[in-house]
Formats: sequence, structure tokens, C-alpha cells
Amino acid sequence: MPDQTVDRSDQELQDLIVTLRSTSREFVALLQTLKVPAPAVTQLEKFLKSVTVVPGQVVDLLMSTIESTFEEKIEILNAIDLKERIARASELLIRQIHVLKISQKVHDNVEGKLNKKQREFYLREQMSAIKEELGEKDGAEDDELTLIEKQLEAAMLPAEVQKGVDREMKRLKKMQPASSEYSVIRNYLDWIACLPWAKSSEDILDVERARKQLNDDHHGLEKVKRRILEYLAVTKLQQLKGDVKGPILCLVGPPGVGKTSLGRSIASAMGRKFHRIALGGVWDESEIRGHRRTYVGALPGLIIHGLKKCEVNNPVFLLDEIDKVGSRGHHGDPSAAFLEVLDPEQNSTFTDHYLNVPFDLSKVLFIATANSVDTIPGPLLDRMELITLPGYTYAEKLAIATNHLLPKQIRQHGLSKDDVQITQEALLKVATGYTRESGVRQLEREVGSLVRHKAVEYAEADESKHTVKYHPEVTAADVEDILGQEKFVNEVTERVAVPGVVTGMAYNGVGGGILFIEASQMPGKGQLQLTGSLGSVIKESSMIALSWVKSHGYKIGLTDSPAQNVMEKADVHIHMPSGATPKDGPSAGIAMVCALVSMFSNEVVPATTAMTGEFTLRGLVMPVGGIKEKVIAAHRAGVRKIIMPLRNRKDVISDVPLSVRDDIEFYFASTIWEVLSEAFEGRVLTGVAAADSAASVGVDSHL
Ligand SMILES: Nc1ncnc2c1ncn2[C@@H]1O[C@H](COP(=O)(O)OP(=O)(O)OP(=O)(O)O)[C@@H](O)[C@H]1O
Repeated sequence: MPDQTVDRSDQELQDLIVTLRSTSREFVALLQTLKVPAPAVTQLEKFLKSVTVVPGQVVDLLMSTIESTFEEKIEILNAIDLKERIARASELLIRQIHVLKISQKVHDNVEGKLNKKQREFYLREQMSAIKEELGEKDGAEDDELTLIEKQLEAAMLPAEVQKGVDREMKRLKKMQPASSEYSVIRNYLDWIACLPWAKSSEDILDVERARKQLNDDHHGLEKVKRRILEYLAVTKLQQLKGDVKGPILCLVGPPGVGKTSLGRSIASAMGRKFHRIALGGVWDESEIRGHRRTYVGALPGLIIHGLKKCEVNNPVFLLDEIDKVGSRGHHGDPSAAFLEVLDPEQNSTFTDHYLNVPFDLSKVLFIATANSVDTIPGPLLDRMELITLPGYTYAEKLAIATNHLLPKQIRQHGLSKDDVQITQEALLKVATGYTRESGVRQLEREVGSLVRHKAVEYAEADESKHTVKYHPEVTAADVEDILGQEKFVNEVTERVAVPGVVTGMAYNGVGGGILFIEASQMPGKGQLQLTGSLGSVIKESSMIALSWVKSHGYKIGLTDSPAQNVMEKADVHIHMPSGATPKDGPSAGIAMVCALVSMFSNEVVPATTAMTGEFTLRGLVMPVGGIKEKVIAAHRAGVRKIIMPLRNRKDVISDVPLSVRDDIEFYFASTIWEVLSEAFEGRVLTGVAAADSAASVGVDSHL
């Protein structure tokens, strides 16, 4: 483009040139700071310094440097008028400067924060700055933050928690929503916001109402209900004084005796929310206390999850099967986490690893359940008040089935009370012939089967417009047709007594039961062999029994002279059937002595006589535990006479229901001589031993 002469008298042109010069200077400076390589920059710089600069050339030079479209370039080349060219070039120059400035702003912003992490981050920043400049920035994340802030405000956080939350909120605001750290903090604040820090439900502490609720939901269990009502009454009084620190209740008993449903009744009697935490198989401490936030995918533990679900800070938490919590493993000791949770003195500052701020658990009512206390660690056991729920007798099961299980099943199957009538004989037959349990869960299932069968008949009669007749009644005779053959026969009444076999009584986590002790001898050299999954204590008591029988062989009448050894040329084998079930404890001691004496003397102990009791080497009979469960289970199995330690007599009187007591003949012994004379009904003992036995009987040995 040929250059044009500049008319110095044209003021407008002069002004345009001045503007072009200054904007060009700004442009060059920007290019230099941004280190943009542009070959024309040096030349342009030179021109700008020179006084004799020709504006037309500057425009051409600029056009080769400025980013512009082809049409824009053509437009400038086509412009003849110098003023027009300069004005148009200045416009494009200003636009380019603007773009460069944005770029510089982004550059300045990002450079400070930029770490090696990220090109991606850089680009996002650039994008967001450009969006902002274009007025397109969406307010989504701002809204989100305001929402969280509002939620946190509504949660009424304790001062200590608020401090931490403020800190996190500040960090969050400085972060990019797309960064991973952002979502970690956001989740954390979400958790904090949705916890019931200050929200409680209104307690109903009306003892009379609670009594009614417990009685409506559960048959029997008088002692348990009384203890629960005491607890509620005390809580009520404490609340009046504003100091609530109740004990932690632990309901212990075999499966299906109503532990879980009692917990539920307590919650509904108090008008509180109920939440069950199943602890069976929890091996990891962090399942209870949560994971630290530094772990990927970290979450709070079961306690905090429960609180979030309940939405109030005073629910009833049922810690189901606390005895099944795994002990110390690779991931900490889960039961140790409960030491803090269950201590009324400490649980007001329970700290979940994830939250990392204390949450006050003192308003939560914890109720634990367990099948047996043996596997609960001592310190944990110490924090709880145990309430035992023993197994039910047949009479109790019958009442539970009639008043609770049957109506519930009828309701669940869409029928009404008049549609299914199961007779008492039929229910008893189901309980005795189809279940062998301390609780009523299997009974409930079998009753359910009966009701289902009736439901089908009812539906068929309905479909046939009642041409097929429907009978709502189920009698004992129908039970076998519906449920098939009886699954259980009476274990002891069916058994023929043989020498060397004695009925013992057992109790474990799933309830009481009877067990047989079998002894047999064979030619040998005085060896003792023990089988049947026996633990070390039960093994020792069999050794004590054998030693005692050997040392008193003559007195009992097993040998002809005191010097003779009953096992001189014999080996003895003691076995306890159900070899797959582990057995332990000292309570089979006296039964072992009787089994050995029976074997050596060839005399039988009646199959319907059962016994339990620890035994010392000196022949004393020591008390044992689980009397109620053992007696009820033995009664269920058909036992008619029970021999047990004298010191357990009080347990029978206080715990065993009258209906069972009346059915069984009890004999209480303090020495093994009394046991032997009662078990063999005087048949084995020689005169000497009988005299010994008589001398020791000073107290009433019967109920
Ligand atoms: N005394 C009772 N009166 C009425 N219903 C009962 C009674 N005892 C148990 N039940 C019923 O028996 C069923 C089983 O009870 P639940 O589930 O509470 O047993 P559990 O002791 O918690 O067992 P697990 O140890 O296996 O958890 C429930 O339907 C419950 O209502």
C-alpha cells in the first residue's frame, strides 16, 4: 500500500495518530510481558521510537501482528482514507489488547497457584476467567455453598464443632469445584449438616403406658419387664433433675426369646425412634468409628450413620448380638470402640474418626443383646447391666403362640381371627414335635405354615363360590397332614437305659439341652480316652471323675479288696455324642462319675434321670450355672428326675416356673455319695459307702 502524506493541519488525523501510537506502545509492552513471539514486534518498537514514523506503515505492520479475520484485513487494505485506516486499525488493536489483558490476568492468577499437578487445572482456570469476562459464569457452586451454609446454620452446631466447620468452609470457598479435595470437604460438611446435633424427640416417660405396651407385646418375662420399668422410672426422675446417665442394658438369652422385639417395645413405649445395629461379624473398628478422612471413600461409622437415619439425638439403639463382635484383629479392636460408646461418663464426647469432632451420645439409649456373655470382653461386660431371658417352657410357648404368634401370622396372611382356629392341642403338638428351641422363632415359622395352608384352602373355597366347604379349625390330627411327620421325638423317654450311659444337662449360648455321657471299657492298660469335641475343663473333670472312681472302687462295691484297681486290665473311653458340637465346662462332673460307676458295676441309671453339678476330687458337689435353662430344657426332653448341687436349690425355687417344678422330682446333693445313692436308687453302694452317705445327709435334699 503506497504511503500517504500526513496532513499536519488535520487535527483529527493528528489525534488518531497519537491514539494509535499509545495503544501500539501498550500492545508491544503486553506482548513482551506475555513473551508472545511476534517477529514484527521489534520493528514496531523501532517505529514507535522514531519521530519520523509513517502512520500508514505502522498500520500495515500492526495488521500483520494483530489476530484478525481475513475480511478485516481486506477491509483495511481496501480503505483509501488514512484516517479511516488508522481508526479501523486502532479498533482491532484495542480488541487485541483486551484479549491479551485477559490472558495476562489468567496468567497472573494461575501462575501463583500452579503446581506440577496441572495443565488441566490451568486450562480450567483460564476457562473460568474467560467465562467470567464474558459474563457467562454460572452461579451453581455459589448456590451450593450458600445452601450448605444455611444447612450448617440450621443444624445449631456446638461451638467447638462450629470452629472446625468455619475453617473447612473457608477452605472450600477457595477451591475449584472440580477438584477432588473440594468434594471431600463438601461431603464432610454435608455429614456435619445432616446430623441431629440439637434435635431431640419428646420423651414419653409414662410408666403405666410403658407397662401396658410391654404387656401387650410380650407374654411372661415378668422379671425382665419389671427391670425395664424400673429403668424408665429412674430415667424419668433423673430427667426431672436434668441429669440423665442411665445404665446400658444388655438382654442376654438364646435366639428367638424376644430380645430384639423387647428393644422395639421399649422404644415405642418411650416414644423414641428405634434403630437396630447388627454387630454380628463386625471385625473392623472403623465400621463402628468410621474411617479417617484421609482415606479415599472414607465414611463415618455405624453409630453416626444410625444418628443420621434417626434424625434425632435421643433414639434407642439396639446393639444386636454384641457377643458376635470380632475381637482384636488386623484393623483394631471393634469391641474397644464400644468401651467409649457404652460408658455414660465418656460417651458425651464420642469422636468418630471421620467427623473428627465430638458428638454427644449421652441422650441415646443403648440396649445391647447377646446370646451368651462368654465372648463379651470383661471391660465391656462391666459397663452393662445384664438382664437374662431364659428359654420358655411349653406352657409359656403355648401362651405366646396363642396370644401373639398366631394372631400376627393370621394378620400377615390377610385373614381374620375367625378364618383360622388352631386348637391348643394342635399348637402344643407343633411346639413339642416340630421345634426344639429355647425361643419361639421356629414355632412362629411352623404356625405360619399352618396359617398358609389354611389361606390356600380359604382362597380355593372362595374361588369355588363356596361349593367347596371351608373349615377354619386345625386340630392336633391335622397337624401331621399339613407339616409332615413329627421332626422330634422325646429324647429320653424313648431311650432304653443301658449301663455306662447317663443323661447330663447342658447350657450354652443357644439355650439349654440334655446330653448323654457314654462310658465303655475294653481290655487294656488303664488308659483313658475322651472324644466328642471336649474342651480342656471338661476333659479335666473326666480325669477327676475317673481318679475318684478308681480310688473309691472298693467302697462303692466295684472291687473285692481295697488294693484292687478297677482299671487294672482295662482301658476306658468316655464319649459325648453330637461330636460336632463343642462342649466345655465343669458341670458334667457328677454325671461322669455316675456313667463310670454304671459301666463298672453294670447297673443302670434310669434314662429319665438327669444330673448336673461340678465335682471335686474329694467328692464334694459344687454349684453350677444356667439352672433355669437346663431344667426347662430337660423337662422339654422328658426328664422326670433331676439331681443337682444343694447350693443350686435356691435357683430352682426362684427361677424355675411352678408348672415345670411340679412335673419333676428334684434331689439336691452336697456329696457324690448322695448323688450315687440317688441315681442308682441304692443299688450300687455297699454297706460301708451307704453309711458314709447317710452321715453326710443333714439337710432336706428335696424341694
Ligand atoms: N414373650 C414373648 N411374647 C410375644 N412374642 C414373643 C415373645 N418372645 C418372643 N416373641 C416373638 O418371637 C419372635 C422372635 O423374637 P426376637 O426376634 O425378638 O428374638 P431375639 O431374642 O432377638 O433373637 P436373636 O437373638 O436371634 O436376635 C418375634 O416375632 C417376637 O415378637
